[in-house]
Amino acid sequence: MSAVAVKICGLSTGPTLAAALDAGADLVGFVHFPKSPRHVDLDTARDLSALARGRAQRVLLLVDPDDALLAAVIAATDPDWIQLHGRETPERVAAIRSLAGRPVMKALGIATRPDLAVLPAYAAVADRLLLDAKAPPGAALPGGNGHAFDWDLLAGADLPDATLLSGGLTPENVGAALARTGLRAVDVSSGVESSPGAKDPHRIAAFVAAARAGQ
Ligand SMILES: O=C(O)c1ccccc1NCC(=O)[C@H](O)[C@H](O)COP(=O)(O)O
Repeated sequence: MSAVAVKICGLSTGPTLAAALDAGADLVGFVHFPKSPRHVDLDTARDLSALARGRAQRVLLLVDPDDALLAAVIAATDPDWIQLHGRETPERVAAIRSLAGRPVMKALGIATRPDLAVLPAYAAVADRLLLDAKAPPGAALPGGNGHAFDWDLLAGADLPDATLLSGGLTPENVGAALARTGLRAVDVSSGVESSPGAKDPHRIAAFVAAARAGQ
């Protein structure tokens, strides 16, 4: 059985990035979205990306980026992955992947079983899918809200290899989430924070350990 892959998202400082790397995170995510409490400007993203190079896969998270923003982010940070967390269509995901010249992870919001209907169209164009809780109506952020979706919605679904489970995960529930879904990759943000945007090194270490404990 493959090892559980862990992505810690929304890292915004050197010490908390170091905590994720030291804990053995496979992927580290940097959010470039000014409305987010985890937003990092391009200078900070460049520095953090350089610190993580060669130690974990670096993921730059964008929301409905235009071509100019995409080019600027890539020039500054040279990420291993682009994560798209907006309303990008499959066609736009394919175009961004081509422009970026690197793999793309597409986040999809899940609240009910019909939300799974779009998966094949996105799986055809993205290198990896990330299943997150759908943001509540009126939410300021499309992700990073600390809400879980009903994992049992995934029962019997034909999910691509390496699909990440996300949304409301914590050190306390990640073991159950993996067992219930059968997925082998997880992503977390709020669940390893002490307050919005403030990552807690102890919870990061606890999350990575808990995700790997059952394997
Ligand atoms: O984290 C953010 O602030 C954010 C802002 C805008 C778009 C996406 C964002 N986060 C996306 C992530 O990958 C989170 O890790 C994912 O939504 C899970 O978040 P959480 O439920 O808080 O663990």
